[in-house]
Amino acid sequence: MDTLAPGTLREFEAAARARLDPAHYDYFAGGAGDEVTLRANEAAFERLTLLPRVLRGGAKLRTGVTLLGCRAAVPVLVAPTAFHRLADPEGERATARAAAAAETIMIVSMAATVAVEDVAAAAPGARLWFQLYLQPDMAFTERLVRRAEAAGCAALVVTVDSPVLGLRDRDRRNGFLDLPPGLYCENMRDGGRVRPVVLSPEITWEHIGLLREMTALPIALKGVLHPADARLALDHGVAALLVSNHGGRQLDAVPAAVDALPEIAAAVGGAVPVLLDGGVRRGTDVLKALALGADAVAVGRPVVWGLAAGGERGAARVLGLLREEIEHALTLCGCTSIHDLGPDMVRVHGAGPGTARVRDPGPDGGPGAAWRSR
Ligand SMILES: Cc1cc2nc3c(=O)[nH]c(=O)nc-3n(C[C@H](O)[C@H](O)[C@H](O)COP(=O)(O)O)c2cc1C
Ligand SMILES: CC(C)CC(=O)C(=O)O
Repeated sequence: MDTLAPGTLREFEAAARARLDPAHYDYFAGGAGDEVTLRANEAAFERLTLLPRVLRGGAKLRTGVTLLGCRAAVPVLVAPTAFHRLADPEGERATARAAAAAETIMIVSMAATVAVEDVAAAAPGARLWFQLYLQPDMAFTERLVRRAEAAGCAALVVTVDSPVLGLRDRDRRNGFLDLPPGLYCENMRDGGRVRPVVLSPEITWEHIGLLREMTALPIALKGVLHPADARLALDHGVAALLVSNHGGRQLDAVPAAVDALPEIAAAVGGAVPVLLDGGVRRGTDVLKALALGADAVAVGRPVVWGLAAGGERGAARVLGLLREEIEHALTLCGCTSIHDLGPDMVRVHGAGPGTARVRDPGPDGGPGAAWRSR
């Protein structure tokens, strides 16, 4: 990164795009089907407005949050994303160091290209959670859980929105079906071979029960959109929920994550922490999600863009930018703490003329060029 380094998350995407193999860029950027949900995640934040309070004083800001016993200095976690070595040779090691520098939690993907033990070793002091696709072979799932525990992961995040893979048209067109030679899902090594990641429609609530018996780690469910499932999760002893549509990569046509949030938060009623991911690109988006009931958010693609644009420093800068933007927006909202935010401070505003942001499909993609307002 140089003096013209990206100064916004969107500029990071443009910088990453210029560096990445186009098929890999598409894998990271793309969504399922017609990408309606992918676009909706960001558009929904734009339709929400913040109603600031004034004259409330207070200069010292409090942005920290404790989730499942882990302290994060900012209410922004690193969402689990696969294949970081496609973006940077250090891969998930670099991401973990960036998360540690930002004093936040990284959710390590089961489909990481660096083994969870090596991720932990590369970033002493990092706060790691481990994301799991429950494998139908529960004996193998248990071996994975033991590895995550031994590596120091403090929670398991079970992704439940993927009984099969979403229809990823970009990947199909690009013929991107597998990792290039030399890169592997290192957490899937087992007895001298690398197992494929199995996404199984046969997983049920019973498996969540089995997992709870298997481990003392708190279990979060990622990808819950229906309030009835939020209530079932509580019945099954789940310790946190992550409202997510997988960044628009699984079932297209589901609601934007932030639009699904209020109903889930109401169903949970404060019983467990509620997190959200999908479309968070600005500090103001974080404030909107917190005001609507999230305890914290997670970011997926922006961290990958940081990694691709500038390795560990790039990923750290993305997290640092979000922190600066959160602090700035909190101050402008008349808040000294993220806990001062509430639903009274958010309004839904129709996306009328002059407010919509459109993606520039042009090939130049220089920083700042990829997004423009009209
Ligand atoms: C390239 C990529 C890979 C992903 N891999 C995983 C994964 O391995 N496990 C998982 O639970 N979610 C995965 N996700 C979903 C993210 O955890 C998260 O839900 C999503 O990226 C949030 O949306 P955002 O990218 O707009 O922040 C992936 C997302 C992307 C973009
Ligand atoms: C290996 C994949 C299943 C990772 C993933 O969740 C994704 O690409 O969205």
